[in-house]
Amino acid sequence: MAYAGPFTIEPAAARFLERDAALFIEGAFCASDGNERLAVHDPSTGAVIAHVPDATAADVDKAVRSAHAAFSDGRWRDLRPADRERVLLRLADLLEERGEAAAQIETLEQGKSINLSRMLEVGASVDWIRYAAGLSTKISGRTFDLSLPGGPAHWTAYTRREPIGVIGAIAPWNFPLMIALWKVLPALASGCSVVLKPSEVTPLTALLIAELAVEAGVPAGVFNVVTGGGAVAGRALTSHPLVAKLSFTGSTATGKAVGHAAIDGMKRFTLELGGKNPALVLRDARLDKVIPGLMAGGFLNGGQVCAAASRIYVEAPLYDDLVAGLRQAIGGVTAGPGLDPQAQLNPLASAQHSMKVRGFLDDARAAGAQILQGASVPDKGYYVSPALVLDAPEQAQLTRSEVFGPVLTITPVADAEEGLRRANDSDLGLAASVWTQDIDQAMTLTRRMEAGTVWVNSHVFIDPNMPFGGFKQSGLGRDFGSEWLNGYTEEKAVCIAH
Ligand SMILES: NC(=O)C1=CN([C@@H]2O[C@H](COP(=O)(O)OP(=O)(O)OC[C@H]3O[C@@H](n4cnc5c(N)ncnc54)[C@H](O)[C@@H]3O)[C@@H](O)[C@H]2O)C=CC1
Ligand SMILES: O=C(O)/C=C/C=C(\O)C(=O)O
Repeated sequence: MAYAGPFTIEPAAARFLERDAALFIEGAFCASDGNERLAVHDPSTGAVIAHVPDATAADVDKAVRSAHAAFSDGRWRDLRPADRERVLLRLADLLEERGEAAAQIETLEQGKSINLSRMLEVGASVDWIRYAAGLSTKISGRTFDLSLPGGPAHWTAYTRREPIGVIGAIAPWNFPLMIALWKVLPALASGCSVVLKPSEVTPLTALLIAELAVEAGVPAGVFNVVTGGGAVAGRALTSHPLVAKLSFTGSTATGKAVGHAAIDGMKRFTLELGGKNPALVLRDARLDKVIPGLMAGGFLNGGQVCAAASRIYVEAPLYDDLVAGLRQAIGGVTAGPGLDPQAQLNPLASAQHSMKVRGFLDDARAAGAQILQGASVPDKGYYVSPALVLDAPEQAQLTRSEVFGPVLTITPVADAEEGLRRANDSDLGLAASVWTQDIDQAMTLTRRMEAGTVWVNSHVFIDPNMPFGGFKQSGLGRDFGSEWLNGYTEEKAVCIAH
């Protein structure tokens, strides 16, 4: 397919879209075993910009076997750690060099602002690759003194951390490039092999990573990509006996299915799932910080962020001013395609998702909520105007479920205690924020918030050096930080009598 939209794109991005996309197995692009193909849409127009294979179970089997053979013969895991590090650093350099084309492809398939694609999908990903590259050379075990009776006088016991094996990585469509890398990087840094299944909505940049990985020196078979849907390709990956660990980001419902499949096969698993993240604003908070902070926290990437602010609880004296400030801010946003760098509000990733978000708003309106919507949006494309929802009934679907769109509910509370109780009244517990100038209040509330990450006076900042993951139904396991590779390695105890 050729890109036929109104923007000028990099020749490398145009060439990427023009060629016939294929699966990536054993270090090369290859055809699918079946004939089904999936269309990839530009969310700003709905136009089809590419097709990818809808992988069959046989395709997935081929990819897993390739990854397993590469793992078994040690072509990657037995490299010196410093050599794995060097390859990953080269991958970072390549992504940086081709960054503009990568950012444009990401914006074209996902809809997000080109500025965000440059800053996060490419810029932050480059930092994430360099961080993970450094971990390759930091893998270490522990030593122990033993007191076993009846043995020799001396024992030496230590642990080694060894790569788990083939990682089945299942990625979502909100940050297709960055979140795919959050799975691929710890796998490669620790010496594992990978089969990555990107979301069927946004499969293109995974194929771009594969291309760059080969150029960087990742050996054939170590990194494979199968494009396709969850029902066939996803299930085939989660049930494959040669896959040792599943790493999944997406909805809580699918995450549970992936977890069940993992337990059935006794695979290791990491699940990074949904959020319904509260922001608790105390009466002493500075509105000049809160308003831009919650605009970013709630509307970054159109709210399609698992850690996005979603429910604002504000102490009553500040309620009117906060509503007025946010209302003015959403009214000033201009909507347009992601490739227009001036457009601050971009389409959501798919027609299906934009209808789902509009459905949440319609239900809440019918249940008596007052909905203040911002800028008008183009007729064509998957746009949803940013919304501030007042008086949302506590049991409404919009109040309790992950919306994953540009929607903030805002509710006055009598005091911090009521705010905390309502903030914690959710099955989900991914992230939260507290807004106050009072350090004592901040410290107390951060301890009592039921969430994997709590920000004070900011929301939605994620860093490679800070562990990330969910409490409650928001997932299992942690990504990032110095212990990131623990999720991709097994700890083996060695005990020597001498
Ligand atoms: N935590 C996060 O970052 C994300 C959360 N979501 C939430 O999930 C909701 C639904 O979005 P979906 O795209 O339908 O999410 P999903 O969780 O179904 O899809 C995520 C990935 O899982 C795959 N998948 C689906 N069913 C599978 C199965 N049975 N076995 C293995 N893989 C499977 C999909 O192909 C995709 O690659 C969104 O409205 C949003 O609330 C969606 C994307 C990212
Ligand atoms: O703020 C960011 O860097 C984006 C984070 C996105 C997620 O963690 C997610 O949606 O999974």
